[in-house]
Amino acid sequence: MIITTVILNVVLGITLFVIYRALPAQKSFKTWAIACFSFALANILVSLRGTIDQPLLTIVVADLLIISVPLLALHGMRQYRQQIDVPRTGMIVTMAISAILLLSAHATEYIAQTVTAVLCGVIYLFAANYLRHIRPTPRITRHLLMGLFGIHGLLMLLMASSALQQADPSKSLFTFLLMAHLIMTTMTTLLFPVLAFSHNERRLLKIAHLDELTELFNRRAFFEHGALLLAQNKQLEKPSCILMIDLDHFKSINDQFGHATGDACLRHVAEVIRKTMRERDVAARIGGEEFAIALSDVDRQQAEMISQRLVEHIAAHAFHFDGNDIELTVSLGGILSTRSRRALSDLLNDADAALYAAKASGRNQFKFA
Ligand SMILES: Nc1nc2c(ncn2[C@@H]2O[C@H](COP(=O)(O)OP(=O)(O)OP(=O)(O)O)[C@@H](O)[C@H]2O)c(=O)[nH]1
Repeated sequence: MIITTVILNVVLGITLFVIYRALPAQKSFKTWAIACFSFALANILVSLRGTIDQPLLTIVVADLLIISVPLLALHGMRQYRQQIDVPRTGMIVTMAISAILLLSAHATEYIAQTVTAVLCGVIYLFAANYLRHIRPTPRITRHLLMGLFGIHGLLMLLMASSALQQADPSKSLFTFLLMAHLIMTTMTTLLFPVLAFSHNERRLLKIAHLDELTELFNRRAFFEHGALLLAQNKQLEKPSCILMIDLDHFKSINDQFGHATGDACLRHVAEVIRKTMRERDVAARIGGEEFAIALSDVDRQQAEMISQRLVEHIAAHAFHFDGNDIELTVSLGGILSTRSRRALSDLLNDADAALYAAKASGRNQFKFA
């Protein structure tokens, strides 16, 4: 069993390392690869317990390696979630405390085992809870990992209580739990490569549908999702509304404050739009400084109220960036789509004409066709 576990974990570690070489920005795969190698090495050291009399190596170092496995798994998940360099402080402090505990307990093997099992149990349960925050992960993978970490955590706590009663017949229970631990760790690491592919799939979806600067939909996605929303509302006999929003005198903002400030203004307007829309609405940046929103199930009065709120909110709050106060305003054009069968592109043309009228009337206002 131990030989199989060692071989499997070395193979998995190499696989994860290869994935990391292919996706170097994904440091989590390197961390998970190290976790696999740690687990393999820990197993080799544990198997030497009966052969060599080096408790510092076969108990303290081996158990520290075992504790490092869930810690590294957790650290990798944090790197995966945040996509930035994650501080290692928590991991280092936990390892230091574990080392102190194990150094004081290693003279009695079953106490060292209890300490290791309790620490691992707590870390696995913490990791199971942490997984709830990794939202974009495919749900099945996330739930499977949560289940594995949760069960693993409970198993380790059971193992701790079983280790404490080493003298009695529960030894067979301890062996069973040890086997379960080996299987669980290997199953968990088997799931990590799945995350690599789901991450890539997510990245491709993002590139295809989202505007990189604002993270709203891009033009293509707007036509796809907006048309769907119109069709659904038509079927349900609900009205929809198309809005077009354009920043006023944006060229002079770029000229006066620079392109980076211009980009920040676009992100700011996108954020205001995001806060204004409801879950079913579709918002996008469809051109350089042009945004479009498809509002679902609104009548003319509601659409005008939303438009007014948007225009007034942007004008009322000066935008601060890079030490400058930028007085930003937008113009907005809208068109209501009731039961007509007009295509989204037609509606967008009418909203554009209304936007042009708003610009011609002095900007910082909305007009409806
Ligand atoms: N910073 C930044 N500027 C952009 C982006 N896309 C387009 N622009 C700029 O947006 C400006 C649009 O200028 P115009 O079409 O003349 O319109 P305007 O100055 O906003 O004037 P009105 O629309 O008539 O109020 C141009 O200077 C473009 O370079 C972008 O992604 N980032």
